[in-house]
Amino acid sequence: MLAIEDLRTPLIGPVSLAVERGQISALLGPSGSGKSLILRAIVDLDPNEGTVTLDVQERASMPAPEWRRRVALVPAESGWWADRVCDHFDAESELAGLLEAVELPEALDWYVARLSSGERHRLAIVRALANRPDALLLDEPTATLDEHATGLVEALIRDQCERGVAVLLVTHDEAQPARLSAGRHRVERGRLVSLPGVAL
Ligand SMILES: Nc1ncnc2c1ncn2[C@@H]1O[C@H](COP(=O)(O)OP(=O)(O)OP(=O)(O)O)[C@@H](O)[C@H]1O
Repeated sequence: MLAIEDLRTPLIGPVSLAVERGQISALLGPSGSGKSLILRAIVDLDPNEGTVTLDVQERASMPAPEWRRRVALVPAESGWWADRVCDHFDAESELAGLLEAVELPEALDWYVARLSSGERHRLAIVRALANRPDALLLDEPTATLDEHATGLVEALIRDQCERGVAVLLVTHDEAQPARLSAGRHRVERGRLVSLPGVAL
């Protein structure tokens, strides 16, 4: 379980929520309400207070790189630092299945500069999954994708869920949580507010 208790920064919180392994939770809410900042605080990219725990292990007990491998964030805009796609992966990574799943089996040989925004985003998700995280934080994972590619990414998210990964995603697509059988939380002014019929 990914458990977040009293997470706060100067701009968000306190935020508390828990995502069981094998479950998906979605953060919805207006632009600028703090959804991305919540994901960034969970992986400790911005100074924050509060307790974040994966299963029984507290974030504070782990070196940051190890925490960010186990709790992987795919931001809305991915960063690429080398010319070719393959330079962003460990040579030993088992990628064939993941690349097939996003219908980009040849992409390792491509130059990053030629990628479309949707290809870039699908490959950023593959990059996070290649490290076999225990929890996956996805910031608008399908915002740049057409209907077909959205279906591919949603299938990949469901597959991760079936493998026992805890998934927390941000979306503006109000129908997406239902397609993913995900729990829903609404963010307003940096805090979670209750949705009708949904307990916080
Ligand atoms: N480093 C920063 N310094 C000051 N304000 C910031 C900083 N980063 C983000 N903000 C502000 O915090 C608020 C929340 O930002 P955040 O990116 O979390 O919104 P969001 O809910 O993800 O929005 P969207 O749906 O548009 O992506 C915004 O008003 C943003 O301008």
